[in-house]
Amino acid sequence: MPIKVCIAGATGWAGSALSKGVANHPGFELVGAIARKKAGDNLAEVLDLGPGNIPIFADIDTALEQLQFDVLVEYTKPDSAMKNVLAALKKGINTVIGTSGLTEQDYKKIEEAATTANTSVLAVGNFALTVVLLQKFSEMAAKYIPNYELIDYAHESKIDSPSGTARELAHRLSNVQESTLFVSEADLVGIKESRGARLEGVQVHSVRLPGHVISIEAIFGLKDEKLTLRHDSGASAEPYVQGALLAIEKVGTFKGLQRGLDSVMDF
Ligand SMILES: NC(=O)C1=CN([C@@H]2O[C@H](COP(=O)(O)OP(=O)(O)OC[C@H]3O[C@@H](n4cnc5c(N)ncnc54)[C@H](O)[C@@H]3O)[C@@H](O)[C@H]2O)C=CC1
Ligand SMILES: O=C(O)C1=N[C@H](C(=O)O)C[C@H](O)C1
Repeated sequence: MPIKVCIAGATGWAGSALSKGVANHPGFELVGAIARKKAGDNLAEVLDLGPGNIPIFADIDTALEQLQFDVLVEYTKPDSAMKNVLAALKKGINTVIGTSGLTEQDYKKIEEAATTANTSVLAVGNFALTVVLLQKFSEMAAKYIPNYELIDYAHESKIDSPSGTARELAHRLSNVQESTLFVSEADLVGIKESRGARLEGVQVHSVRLPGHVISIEAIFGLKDEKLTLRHDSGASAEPYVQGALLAIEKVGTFKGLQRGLDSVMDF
């Protein structure tokens, strides 16, 4: 039996690349989508996915009323993501979250909802394999070097800051050890914002500029030596497709909330 998938944000930049991946996957059936502007249309026609009808709904409530599916993929915006995810979990539907901008508090709520409904959520700040590797290398480095900061770069129109990639990395590294603050905020002379934000005990800086796609740097320093781990995405959404397909396949294999694609990979 194929896994029936509904994608929220299916007509967006990331969602449309994933829709093609799901539609071409032998183990999945793309049965519906949620997207406000194209609501009422057929996603198969909108994205040229071949014959068949893949209804697009305006909102999660209508999709849940009119459609049977096993997995919701959330790929919209932080403000709509929580509503979509909580509604799906309440109905017992496993959920993959790609949307960035969700806070630690949001994840606490999501975890509670998933546990209560005995469902599963796989939240992935960045589905690209090379980012998963950067996370792993950074965790190795943070074990030995507590002196580190994160820099997240993105295009000028990215609304969420820090990026989902930076948030997930900060969360993971803080579980290894928090980053050293050599001069405390109280002792700092000048403009405290210039030192970036403290996120779960990790110093994070976000740059938003034209000409930039998405990059993340984890920079580590010791006396007279430094280490930079940097990942750069290209311009297309292709790097996120394979990882998201793996997440859809694996989300039903556990209960509760798991964060990071590596949690369902073999390392
Ligand atoms: N985890 C990962 O690897 C990746 C995460 N992202 C994140 O995914 C999210 C989407 O990114 P993009 O595709 O670039 O955005 P986009 O703006 O191109 O697409 C967003 C889609 O969501 C829909 N949408 C927005 N609000 C909605 C609502 N209230 N109800 C129904 N549909 C709604 C829009 O119509 C659109 O189809 C962002 O948070 C982005 O940071 C993007 C790429 C990879
Ligand atoms: O907004 C984007 O484009 C992306 N957002 C995600 C993030 O916030 O990290 C992941 C990916 O890098 C693309």
